[in-house]
Amino acid sequence: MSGAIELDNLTLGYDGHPAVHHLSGTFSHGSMSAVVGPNGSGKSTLLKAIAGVLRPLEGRIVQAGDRRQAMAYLPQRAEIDRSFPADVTDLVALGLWKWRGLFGAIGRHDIKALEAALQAVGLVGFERRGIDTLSGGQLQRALFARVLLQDAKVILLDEPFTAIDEKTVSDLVGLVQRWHGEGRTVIAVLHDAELVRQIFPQTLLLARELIGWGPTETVMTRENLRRSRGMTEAWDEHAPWHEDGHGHSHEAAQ
Ligand SMILES: Nc1ncnc2c1ncn2[C@@H]1O[C@H](COP(=O)(O)OP(=O)(O)OP(=O)(O)O)[C@@H](O)[C@H]1O
Repeated sequence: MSGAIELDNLTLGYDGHPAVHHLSGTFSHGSMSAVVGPNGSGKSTLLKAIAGVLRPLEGRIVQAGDRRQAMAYLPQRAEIDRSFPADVTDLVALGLWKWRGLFGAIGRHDIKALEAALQAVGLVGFERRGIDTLSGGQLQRALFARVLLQDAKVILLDEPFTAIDEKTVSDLVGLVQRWHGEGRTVIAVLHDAELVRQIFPQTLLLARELIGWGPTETVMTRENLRRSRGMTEAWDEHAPWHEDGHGHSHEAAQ
């Protein structure tokens, strides 16, 4: 199935130094999984590898079908260059490039899809706003509209709900649930343990290696969370992560 992703003894890292060790397991087609763990435990590294922007040091990632067509990747917002002179329409229309090419003509059908995407994220009226003028929540809505346009079988989201207001979180959670309902495979890095328990049926708990992977209630146990903290603290003393999910900055304003 093209939406399934298998990790086969995967070791990931930078400049030859491993950051995440020996991951094996499968995200099944149509599953919706949270990737959780303390700061520095390797969550973003894993997502980058699945997205194909980081090459494994060892092992492999197996996905049937054409990966490029099949995947949408939303990096952490901090990685988006907001100084780039683009407006909301430019940013969202990038979701079409896999289908149209970077400078391909955008047809009437595409414009309709773009309008529908802006509508779905509540950004009608923001088409010509420069991305440097958007609040954090508005930017995240625009990035979700871009993912919508990509129409991908696999959707990778890196901390999609961190530091955005509650209304935006609830709207965007609705979109993620819609994608899940459409049979897409969703994998999201999250810091809010409560949200994970409420929304995500599957969880992968990382601490530089796999601590648990399976149904959320069997993985997010007190014992596993305690183990995961202990393991990353052994690597990095500055790795707080609390069961309430507020170890990471989680502001509620804009
Ligand atoms: N570009 C890079 N070059 C070198 N090391 C890196 C790079 N990116 C991440 N690392 C290291 O890899 C390890 C895992 O980092 P990663 O960003 O994947 O963790 P994370 O679980 O996503 O953390 P957080 O919750 O803080 O976002 C960390 O020790 C980090 O310092």
